[in-house]
Amino acid sequence: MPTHQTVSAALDSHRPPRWSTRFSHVLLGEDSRQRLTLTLLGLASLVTTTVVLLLMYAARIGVADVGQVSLLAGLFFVFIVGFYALIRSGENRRFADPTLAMPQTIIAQSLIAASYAMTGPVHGATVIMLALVMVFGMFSLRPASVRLACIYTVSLMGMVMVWCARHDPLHYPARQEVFNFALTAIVMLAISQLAGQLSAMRTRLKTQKIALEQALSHIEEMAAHDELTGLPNRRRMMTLLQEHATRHARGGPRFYVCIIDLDHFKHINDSHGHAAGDAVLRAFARQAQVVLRNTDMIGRWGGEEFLLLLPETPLGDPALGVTRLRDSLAELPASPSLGDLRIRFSAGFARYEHGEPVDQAIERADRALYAAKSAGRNRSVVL
Ligand SMILES: Nc1nc2c(ncn2[C@@H]2O[C@H](COP(=O)(O)OP(=O)(O)OP(=O)(O)O)[C@@H](O)[C@H]2O)c(=O)[nH]1
Repeated sequence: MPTHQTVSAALDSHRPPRWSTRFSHVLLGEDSRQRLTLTLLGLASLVTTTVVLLLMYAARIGVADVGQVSLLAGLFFVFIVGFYALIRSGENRRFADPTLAMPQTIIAQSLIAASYAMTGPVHGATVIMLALVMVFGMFSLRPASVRLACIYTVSLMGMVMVWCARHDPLHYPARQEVFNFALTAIVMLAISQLAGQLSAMRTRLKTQKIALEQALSHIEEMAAHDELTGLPNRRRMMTLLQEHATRHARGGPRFYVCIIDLDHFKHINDSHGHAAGDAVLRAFARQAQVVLRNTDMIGRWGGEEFLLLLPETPLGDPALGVTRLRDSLAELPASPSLGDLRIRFSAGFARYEHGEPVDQAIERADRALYAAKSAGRNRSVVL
């Protein structure tokens, strides 16, 4: 019975996307990496807007020249729109670092430094913006690049502060500038340090992710394979059978199901021990993989039983490969410790009939196997 969640999930998938989703797709595109890059640019534009507001305030109270403020606001606008166009058009992918984090950081810091010189009594607020830009950069830049950007910021701000203290000591008193410079340097130093730690954390997470992926693929391998023989296990064979049945229902090739059972295997176990029995199972699996066609799939069905999935061939006789396997095993000692003991087996074949459940074909193959055993073993029967 469908649950509430499955019904609502099915309804959701048929519902047209909400306007906000559509808008975000138009604005940021579909590619998740590009969306992330644009989101960071969006945050940078927030910083930019704040700085422009500060500039406008400085112009309004008469400490900044309106023309210069307009020019700087225009440059901020060109900076944001230019980078947006570069990223949204995909042109950023041509660069070694498609996030363009370094040029964005350098340009943003330069424009903020210029704003610092123009905002007179409210210039202190721009120092916070410098720190914010570096924090955004920290998520995309390597630690060395963060250090470089911090050195650039501190040097640039040092020069701007000296220039301001000389040309406008009223709004930029030397003592306050020394304090601002020390504050900028300390913040940049702290950000450099944090960037290193963040990068180490990212590397650790990446290593853990790779280890988890490897563990998962190992678990998947274990869940689909038989430990003793290395062949696909019953569950995997069942999946393959279902897949072939579905493919056949859609016009794919017909196939045969064959169940193989080693003859008198209990006797091998009883007279040579369980380990010898295991060695025989492994030898059989190895030889089957060597002799059968690549398109024939064999798996361990359980105990001393194996299941084969054989796509139908124009030759007609589905037992050809199995006969080849029987002949090769007759030539080959089962195991060095078992003298000249040979592996013998009985096999039952059933042709998969269009539209029937795979269990039905397996049941017929089982009956054919029973017939092969009853007829004296070491033979194949096709039903
Ligand atoms: N060594 C070993 N033995 C197994 C394993 N799985 C099942 N067996 C043994 O396989 C034997 C199967 O015995 P039976 O079902 O009587 O079949 P059989 O002796 O081959 O007789 P027929 O099939 O009639 O020829 C049992 O003794 C099981 O214990 C395994 O993984 N390793």
